[in-house]
Amino acid sequence: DLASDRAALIALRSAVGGRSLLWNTNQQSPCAWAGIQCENNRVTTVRLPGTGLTGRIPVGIFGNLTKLHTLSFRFNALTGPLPSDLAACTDLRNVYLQGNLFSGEIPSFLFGLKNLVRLNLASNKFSGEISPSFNNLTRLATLYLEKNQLNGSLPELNLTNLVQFNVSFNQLNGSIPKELQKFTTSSFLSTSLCGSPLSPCPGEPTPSTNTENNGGANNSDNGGKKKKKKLSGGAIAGIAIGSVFAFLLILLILFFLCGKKKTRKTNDIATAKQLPSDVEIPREKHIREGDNGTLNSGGYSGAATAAATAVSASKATDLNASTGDKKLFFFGNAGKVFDLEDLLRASAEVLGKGTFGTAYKAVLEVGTVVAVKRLKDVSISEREFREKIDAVGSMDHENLVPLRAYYYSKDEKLLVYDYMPNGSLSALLHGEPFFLLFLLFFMILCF
Ligand SMILES: Nc1ncnc2c1ncn2[C@@H]1O[C@H](COP(=O)(O)OP(=O)(O)OP(=O)(O)O)[C@@H](O)[C@H]1O
Repeated sequence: DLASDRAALIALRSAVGGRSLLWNTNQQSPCAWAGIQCENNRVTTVRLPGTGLTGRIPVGIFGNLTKLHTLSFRFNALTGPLPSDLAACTDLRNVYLQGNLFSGEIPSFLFGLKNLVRLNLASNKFSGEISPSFNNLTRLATLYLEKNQLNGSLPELNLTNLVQFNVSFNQLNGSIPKELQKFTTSSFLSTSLCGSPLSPCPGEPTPSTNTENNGGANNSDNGGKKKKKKLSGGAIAGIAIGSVFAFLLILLILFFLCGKKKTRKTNDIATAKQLPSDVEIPREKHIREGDNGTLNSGGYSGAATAAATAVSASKATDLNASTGDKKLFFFGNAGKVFDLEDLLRASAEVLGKGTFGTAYKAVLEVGTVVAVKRLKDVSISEREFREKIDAVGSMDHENLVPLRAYYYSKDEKLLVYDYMPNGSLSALLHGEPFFLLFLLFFMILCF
């Protein structure tokens, strides 16, 4: 119970702690002492890193700390073998003992602590061989044994969870078992180990010795392989010609893509012009259409805009519904400088698509240019829409494009802004991404 945990900790302090552990022993519970944590009224964590602990841990302490799951004594000056009653702490998951002076063999009772996930015994004076019984610790993910005096060979370790492993700076020899070859050279530094990832063991075949052997048997083969190491003039010429062809191919693809981009733009306008078709629109009045009803090639100049089409569609719907008050609403003192009819007669082009709809440039007959944003998928009540748009419209700041007017009907919501002629900030900042990609690709190809 907690009382015996407390007694064990006090015994620990008097054995190795000296004056460095300033625990308030007037407190009945040890749970608030520095480095101690409890769960369910038992001590589960003892973390005393770099606290100047010295000497040997006697037997009779850890036998009481039976609910311990984390023990950290790293970077102290503890000596001697690990106390055998540590075997009673079967809940131990994390053991950090690196940076001490522990000595003797790695005790076999450790292999009974089946819950161990992290075991760090690095930078001590452990000696003897690394036992294959480490295989009992099936949950082990970290095993650090570097900087000890371990000798012998490495056992085969089939620990599937093992992701951190280091046995550097020991007197180990022999070949690295297959299961441990997944670790990098930094796990095996300063040992006499051999085999992957280190250099091959004596007598082990290597790719280069293979070649030599074959070469011995067949000198002309060997000569052929040597030739492959240097690029011949023909190969260089081939690569150069290939590069030129690749360059031309990329140019072709670029032209194709640019062409497609243009077509898409025209298509957008055309599609937009055909948008709301469920109402009768007096298109012949505003839209120049081909005999078969499609948009004339030649685009948008002189044709009614997509926005205007939308407006006219909505207008028609609304007028049909006899609401009578559907019109453009203007903000501020600018007053009503044009009306819906003017917008209907304007020519237009698509500026771009945003999250809330498509923006069009509309040139009115009197020469006024506006940007019309046709909102999509906005299903809010007219009152709510007017409230929100009134708030936007009343904003006045040099960095905000002024909202001049809006149009609301059930199916169409249009916002009319001043047209900003300097293009898109994004395009100015980033330029044509295709060109940059192409340049990058070409450079890679050249190198
Ligand atoms: N008042 C305007 N004057 C000139 N061009 C405009 C104007 N408003 C929008 N544009 C152009 O139309 C494009 C689409 O604009 P829109 O406001 O619909 O979306 P966005 O702001 O680019 O994107 P998002 O709505 O996702 O933030 C813009 O990238 C811009 O190039």
